[in-house]
Amino acid sequence: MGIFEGSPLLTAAEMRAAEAEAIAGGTPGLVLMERAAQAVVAAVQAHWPELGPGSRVCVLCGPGGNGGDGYAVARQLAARGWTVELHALAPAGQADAAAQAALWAGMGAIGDWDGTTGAVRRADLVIDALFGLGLTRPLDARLEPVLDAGAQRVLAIDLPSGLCSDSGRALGGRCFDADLTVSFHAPKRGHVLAEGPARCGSLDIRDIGLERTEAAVRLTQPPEGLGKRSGHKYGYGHALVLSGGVGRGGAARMAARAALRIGAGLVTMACPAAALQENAARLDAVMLRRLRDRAALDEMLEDERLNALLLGPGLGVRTRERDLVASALAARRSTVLDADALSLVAQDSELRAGLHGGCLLTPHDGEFARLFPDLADRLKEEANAGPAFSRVDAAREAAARAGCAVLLKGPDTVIAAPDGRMRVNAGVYGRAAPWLATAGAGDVLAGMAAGLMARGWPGFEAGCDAAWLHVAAARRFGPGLIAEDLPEQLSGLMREMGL
Ligand SMILES: NC(=O)C1=CN([C@@H]2O[C@H](COP(=O)(O)OP(=O)(O)OC[C@H]3O[C@@H](n4cnc5c(N)ncnc54)[C@H](O)[C@@H]3O)[C@@H](O)[C@H]2O)[C@@H](O)CC1
Ligand SMILES: [K+]
Repeated sequence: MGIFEGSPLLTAAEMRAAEAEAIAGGTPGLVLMERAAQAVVAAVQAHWPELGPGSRVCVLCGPGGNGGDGYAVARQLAARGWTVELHALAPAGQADAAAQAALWAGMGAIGDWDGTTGAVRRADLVIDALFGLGLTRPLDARLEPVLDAGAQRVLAIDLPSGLCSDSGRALGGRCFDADLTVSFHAPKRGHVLAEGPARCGSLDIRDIGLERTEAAVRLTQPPEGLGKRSGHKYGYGHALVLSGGVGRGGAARMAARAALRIGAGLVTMACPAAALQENAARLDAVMLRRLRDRAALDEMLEDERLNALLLGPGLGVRTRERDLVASALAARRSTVLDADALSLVAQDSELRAGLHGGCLLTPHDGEFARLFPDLADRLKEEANAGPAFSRVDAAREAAARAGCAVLLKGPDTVIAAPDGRMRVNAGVYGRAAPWLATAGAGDVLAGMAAGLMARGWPGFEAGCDAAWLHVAAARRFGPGLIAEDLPEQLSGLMREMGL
């Protein structure tokens, strides 16, 4: 089972609630643990078919439920003819884990911790069953030599030990590096946020018979409602993209093209007089207008049909542009603020006060740090206690403060609405899109969002759908992607989506 689009992204607390519900419904914890171990063994067979009877596995067990899974896996692999060496960091404390340890003790030895490093080196496969959802503090020093022992293959049960389940941050900076992480029921936030994907290796989510749970945060999913019925171009909105001066129009042109490709009925770019010639030479379907100053924008925005605005890409950060942002905010249209517009808002309390519910802010980490320095500091500080402050927490708090949707960009893009709704667009694992690390990709994302907002999408939904399409477009193009390619993928992508 993979990582589903639209899937819930659970916290440790939400996963515990799902388990508790199953236990209350009559499925004992020990049965869930047995199913978890069966799932791990099935994943081993699927992932490493070259291993089997006679292969050497080293199972590292912690004191809690994660260790309990480990004892059960040891027993199941031994029964299949594997050579099992098991080492416990501490005796099993949790009741189900103690029961599993007792079952294992009937089959094999529980080694003490001193011999662990050699066993790790000898093994074809190391199973990290030290800590899962219950990790609350950094790994202790006894684990250092094991982390550095150079294991051949590492499978982490539930989470690589050291990784915070809710934030994807390594507590104290130390964590196992797994080749495969097998987790249960639904992905956890820590699997997709921050360091999670790099630490987990591949991720395999397996069913253990729990009911589907609701979660505060879900993954994005393919957009709905993108198709066009017959109708007039004005039925699909008119986006206005502001651009900067001479030689600075490329970012806005790409954004404008993305807005048009995603289906806005009309897109107009507005620039200073000196840049008209340059932009005119590069634009056809996107219309072009001269924009002198704030008064001119105020006047332009008297036309109510200009229903979505994008300011930021290549805009500039002088007084003129500051005043343009003020004019745009005063017009209270659907408005995407990106790049330079975010830098202007960060340093101007009046602009910040002008943010409203129709806005979508699309900062990368650097812009986010300028807008919300305290939240960025909390993400940067070493995490020493779980659950640690996460990018989800940071985006949620930012949206609440700004009173509008915030899209915090990254491989783990987080989109937050001021009312607390949250989505993560995870460009990781089977949706990895490393080619998006290219100049101008962010401008295109902002343009996609503005185009959707012209079509009537609210800021939060526009952020979610633009982020999903952005990754899908990048993956459709693949190696060699440059930002100009992204809008051009939308047509084929939408056709493949059945539109
Ligand atoms: N309820 C159940 O029966 C199920 C539990 N599951 C497994 O159980 C795990 C959760 O079990 P737990 O809640 O017991 O949590 P863990 O097994 O992750 O760890 C909890 C224990 O570790 C200690 N601890 C935390 N951080 C430590 C550190 N840095 N150094 C030393 N000790 C530390 C805690 O005091 C506690 O004793 C899941 O991750 C999953 O692997 C699965 O088997 C599914 C079913
Ligand atoms: K683990």
